[in-house]
Amino acid sequence: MATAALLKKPVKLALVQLASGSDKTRNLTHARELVHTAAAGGANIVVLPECFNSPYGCDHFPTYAETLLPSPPSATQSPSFHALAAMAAETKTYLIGGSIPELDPSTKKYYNTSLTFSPAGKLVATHRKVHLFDIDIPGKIRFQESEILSPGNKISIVDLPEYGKIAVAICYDIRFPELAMVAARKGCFALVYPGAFNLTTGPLHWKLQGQARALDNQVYVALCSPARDMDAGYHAWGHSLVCDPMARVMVEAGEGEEVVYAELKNEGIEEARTGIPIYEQRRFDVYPDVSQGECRFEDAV
Ligand SMILES: NC(=O)CCC(=O)C(=O)O
Repeated sequence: MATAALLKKPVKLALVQLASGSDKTRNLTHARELVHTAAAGGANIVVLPECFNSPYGCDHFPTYAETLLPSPPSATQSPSFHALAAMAAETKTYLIGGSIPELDPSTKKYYNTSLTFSPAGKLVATHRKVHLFDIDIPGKIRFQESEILSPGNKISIVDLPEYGKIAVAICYDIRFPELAMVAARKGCFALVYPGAFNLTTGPLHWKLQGQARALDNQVYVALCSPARDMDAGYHAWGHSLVCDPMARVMVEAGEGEEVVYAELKNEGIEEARTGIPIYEQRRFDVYPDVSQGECRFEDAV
């Protein structure tokens, strides 16, 4: 049986594997240059990496945090918000603005937050990282985002009227298949994760996680990393990639700064879902449908 068109027309996605440093103003200027490059390359949706405006690390979150509420914040409170809105409007693209450290002034809590803007430069979604990156692999890596950050508590599904729905989540969120499953069963054609895996878990799990979420859900999955910088405190894996709904890797960046593109089509979803019709074969009489349970979704902004 043919699948209803989740993706209304082909869309070109660009992942900007950005090299950021410690100078926020420079990071924003440089991001703008590469968002323009991506748009000139034909992209309709452009994605930036996790913490694209700052170095990634618990010590840095408070220094770089911006106030995003009330919306729209002033240019002084959130230069990144205004820079992203302008980049989207200038390039007439949907811009998934990676993530930035956020300070909620009313609660004094910090979040790792992704902002998505429409081609008119209007904020259309805010995702606060739900699953904080707390791991400890002896002799390899210890990272405890929860020492500084608070978790978000919503699944973020964004309606792009010309194309269809996508889900936006951040990095470690990809390790939780339930979030992806709910988003896919709510009709998303793509799951987009700005992320920053590292040199321990990157080679083990980055591509595997992307392919796994694509395979389980028969949707497109995009992961956008910062470029690797061996002089930084955190060494990002790079390898930004897009998987198709058959879990094939369509495109994969290397380690350095790069913009990669993929054309997403509804036929890709149909190919997977008609050939391997798991959407009609699930046995909700045997196990529950997690997408029908109580979930928290982002309120419209
Ligand atoms: N920024 C992150 O959430 C990193 C996640 C990561 O590296 C992982 O292995 O998961």
